[in-house]
Amino acid sequence: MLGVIADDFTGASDIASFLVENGLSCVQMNGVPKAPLADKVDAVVISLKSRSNPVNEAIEQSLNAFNWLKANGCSQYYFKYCSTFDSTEKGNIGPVTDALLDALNDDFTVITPALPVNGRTIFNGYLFVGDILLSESGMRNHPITPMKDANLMRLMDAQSKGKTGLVAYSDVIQGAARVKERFVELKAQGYRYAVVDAVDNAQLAVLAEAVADLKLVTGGSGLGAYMAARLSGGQKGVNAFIPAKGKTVVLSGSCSVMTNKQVNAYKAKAASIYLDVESALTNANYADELYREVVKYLDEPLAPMVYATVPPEQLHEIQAKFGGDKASHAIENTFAKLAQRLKNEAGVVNFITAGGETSSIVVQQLGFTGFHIGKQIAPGVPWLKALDENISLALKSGNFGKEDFFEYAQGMLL
Ligand SMILES: Nc1ncnc2c1ncn2[C@@H]1O[C@H](COP(=O)(O)OP(=O)(O)OP(=O)(O)O)[C@@H](O)[C@H]1O
Ligand SMILES: O=C(O)[C@@H](O)C(=O)CO
Repeated sequence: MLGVIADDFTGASDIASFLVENGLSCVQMNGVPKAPLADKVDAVVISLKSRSNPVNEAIEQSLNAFNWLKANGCSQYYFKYCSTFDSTEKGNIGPVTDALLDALNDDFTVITPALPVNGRTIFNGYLFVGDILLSESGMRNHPITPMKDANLMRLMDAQSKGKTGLVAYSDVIQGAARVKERFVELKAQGYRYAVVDAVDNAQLAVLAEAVADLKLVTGGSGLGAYMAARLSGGQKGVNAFIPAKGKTVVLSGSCSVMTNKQVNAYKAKAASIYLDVESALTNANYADELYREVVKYLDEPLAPMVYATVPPEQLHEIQAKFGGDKASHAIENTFAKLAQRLKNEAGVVNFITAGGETSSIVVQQLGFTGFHIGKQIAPGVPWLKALDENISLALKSGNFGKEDFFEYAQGMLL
């Protein structure tokens, strides 16, 4: 069984959906489960909210997840982080990778954020978003983990205890045997991690074969998809469900370039309510006020949207005025309280959330133990159904989906 440790909830549903699409049975657990695994599955994805926590907390959460996966029969482990390598100079990708390698008594793994279907590619160890470097993309303005360098070796070296080498494109296209040779060479030269170039899916297919014997693999969901395809013998997922129509809300806390476009497109069509940071920071009843506003629109044809999403200039002003962390926490707490009332008192059954941190806090507050994985709305964004309740969610990563994502997701409901 493949055990995946994902550093946020949208990232978890991203990889889970690709595992299911590629023929594996899979459940997504919210945090480290308290009970043993109930169903026999090919893969378990544990969602953590560990991307932006202090390093020691991220390590502790990840090791707890690892221990649970090990106790429940996993034989290979995947550390899933963002396809845009969201992290700071302190971590958490490097320290968590190191802790997992140590727990496995191992000393080598790969670094593969590539997700070509969503425009994330790696060449000469540089990460691209579409046709520009990561550091020139909207990610340079990220509220929590601004990415100002695109060189994965440098990024990894700054936050980990070992050295990072490269398996270059010219080697990858020679096939899995050559990639494995490169692993041996890099290890002999004292490297602990290898960034592997992938400019399209063909390289991920090669790499999936080359990492088959590694105890720990790390990356985005792209490599996970090809590992699943290899494990399932090329089967395609069946029975991915689509949820039923019902009261729905859109909660958007991502400030990514794509989410800004999606929010603007949706504002023109549906009731939309701006979540104001100052009110979130100063007014203890703000979530209740938003709740009273949202419920007015729950029976409209398109779901109401509450959004904190702002363009980069406005985000910088807000952060300069209130402090980035304080603003983020106030917004996340407001979304969490609002989501809870919408579920418990207003009977909302479908939640569409945008942003990894935002989705994580909402899901944690709603308290589900885990999810079944449904049909993809966009690459990396599936519909999810709670294991223990009749509630469905779409947890959209910041930059995923097309401009009409919020409306399109609702259009799928049966
Ligand atoms: N108007 C705002 N002012 C300040 N901070 C904001 C504002 N709107 C959102 N934020 C904060 O920015 C952060 C956005 O992170 P989040 O992970 O939710 O989105 P994302 O990074 O775009 O998504 P992903 O991680 O899936 O790529 C959250 O902590 C959120 O609270
Ligand atoms: O890999 C990605 O880009 C996403 O799954 C993600 O992790 C966003 O939070």
